[in-house]
Amino acid sequence: MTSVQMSALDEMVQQFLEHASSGDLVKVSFLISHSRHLLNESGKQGWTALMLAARNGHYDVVKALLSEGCNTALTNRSGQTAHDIAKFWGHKHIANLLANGGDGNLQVILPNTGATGHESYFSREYLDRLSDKRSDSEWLSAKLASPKTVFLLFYNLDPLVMSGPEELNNSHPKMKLCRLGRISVDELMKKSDTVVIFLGVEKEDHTLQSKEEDGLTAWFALNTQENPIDSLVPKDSNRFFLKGAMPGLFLFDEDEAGVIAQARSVLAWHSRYSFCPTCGGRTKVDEGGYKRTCLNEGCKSLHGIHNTSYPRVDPVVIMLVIHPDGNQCLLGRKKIFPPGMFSCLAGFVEPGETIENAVRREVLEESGVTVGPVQYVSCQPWPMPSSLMIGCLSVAVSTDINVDKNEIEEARWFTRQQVLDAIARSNQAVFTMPPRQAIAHYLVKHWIGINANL
Ligand SMILES: NC(=O)C1=CN([C@@H]2O[C@H](COP(=O)(O)OP(=O)(O)OC[C@H]3O[C@@H](n4cnc5c(N)ncnc54)[C@H](OP(=O)(O)O)[C@@H]3O)[C@@H](O)[C@H]2O)C=CC1
Ligand SMILES: [Mg+2]
Ligand SMILES: [Mg+2]
Ligand SMILES: [Mg+2]
Ligand SMILES: [Zn+2]
Repeated sequence: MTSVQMSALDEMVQQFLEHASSGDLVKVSFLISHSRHLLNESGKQGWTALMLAARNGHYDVVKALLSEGCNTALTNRSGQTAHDIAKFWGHKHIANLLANGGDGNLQVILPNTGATGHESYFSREYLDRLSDKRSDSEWLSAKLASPKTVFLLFYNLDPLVMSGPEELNNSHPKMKLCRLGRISVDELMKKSDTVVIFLGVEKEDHTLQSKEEDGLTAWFALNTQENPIDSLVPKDSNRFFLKGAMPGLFLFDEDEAGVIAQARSVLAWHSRYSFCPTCGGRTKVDEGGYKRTCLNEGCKSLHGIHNTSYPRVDPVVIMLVIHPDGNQCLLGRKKIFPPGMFSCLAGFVEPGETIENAVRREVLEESGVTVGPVQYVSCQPWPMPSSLMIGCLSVAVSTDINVDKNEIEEARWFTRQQVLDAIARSNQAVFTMPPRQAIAHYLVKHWIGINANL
């Protein structure tokens, strides 16, 4: 090889390394397609193109170099591999990609969150549901008659509550469910349109069993269609029905929020399914309120598996879509949101659809953005009337926004800094976050908490 040829080669290597360092994917790919030997060439201090791209956070260049089969085990003069360098400079998504052998799957930029143990509002199981007792009519009758039993009252799905006098001047007063005794609801129990459901028993009472009684404090919930406030004894002017679901249902402590989620969802089902959905016939309430059995002997719902007889839960996917650069997320707003609030996109799962496909479909429908990998994070019961919010993180593979105006008013990419400002409610905030009780709030914070250097 002549000295002229040597310098031409050096120059090409130099250019290749510079393009990798500056993240010029087009030029890097072009040079590799002509001179594959460049892949593992190194320059100053033994730095290869892979190391330089990893150093400067150029995810797509790293991915391209890996897909061409470059050597990830090479080290520079300091003994560092590309993986060490990505890690050192905080490019976790690139470090993950290198650690996983660069299988090209964007999913590696999502952390392995699995079951995070996150407890969302509405999700706490304060009561033991004791589902085996639902068919024990003798036990249920004894509990319905017991003076220890707790009754919660709803009027058209609005819970009977009270708030302490100290809460009166508070813009978000803390609410407490009224725990009524049997005497208070005696008259209501006799009315034919009152629905009564068994919720469960207090967990801590398990240790207090005596011979005569099992010692368990049972809880029931009632829903009435006429305002029952005047028939309650004793009279108490501090009690009232908390109107409307939002924001009222966000004002409880976590224990009571969990009880409300269960009670309101089942009572809402009764209020919407008073007749048999299969034949339109009359039904009777069974299994402590967890079943409505059709009274028409010939009805198909009495044979085989018929979910029309049981309380419904509608799965809804809710997703934080992450920009391919890892540093922005997609949030949208519906017209009904308070001014300035943006939240995660969400939508009902359709029949015959996986969670992942529902995420991809809803995001595409509502925002025009195409989504690749999807990862489940956490879920939340949502008793308005009876959904299960399935919270996911997902990664976009396209970024142009084209909003479906029927569903949402606006969708935007927000930077990590803009999200941090919104969380901190700083003066610079360009939007407001959904309330902390909504899983959307958790998903956004979760994203901020992971991969801080993405
Ligand atoms: N916890 C949280 O952080 C959040 C919770 N949510 C909740 O998620 C739920 C779904 O979100 P949303 O964006 O409205 O869903 P979608 O994007 O699926 O849109 C809802 C519309 O789809 C139609 N639809 C399709 N299937 C159903 C179904 N099984 N039940 C009811 N409507 C259906 C309805 O249209 P039509 O009325 O014309 O029939 C409805 O208006 C809502 O209850 C919302 O309150 C949403 C965001 C945040
Ligand atoms: Mg939708
Ligand atoms: Mg939606
Ligand atoms: Mg939908
Ligand atoms: Zn029927």
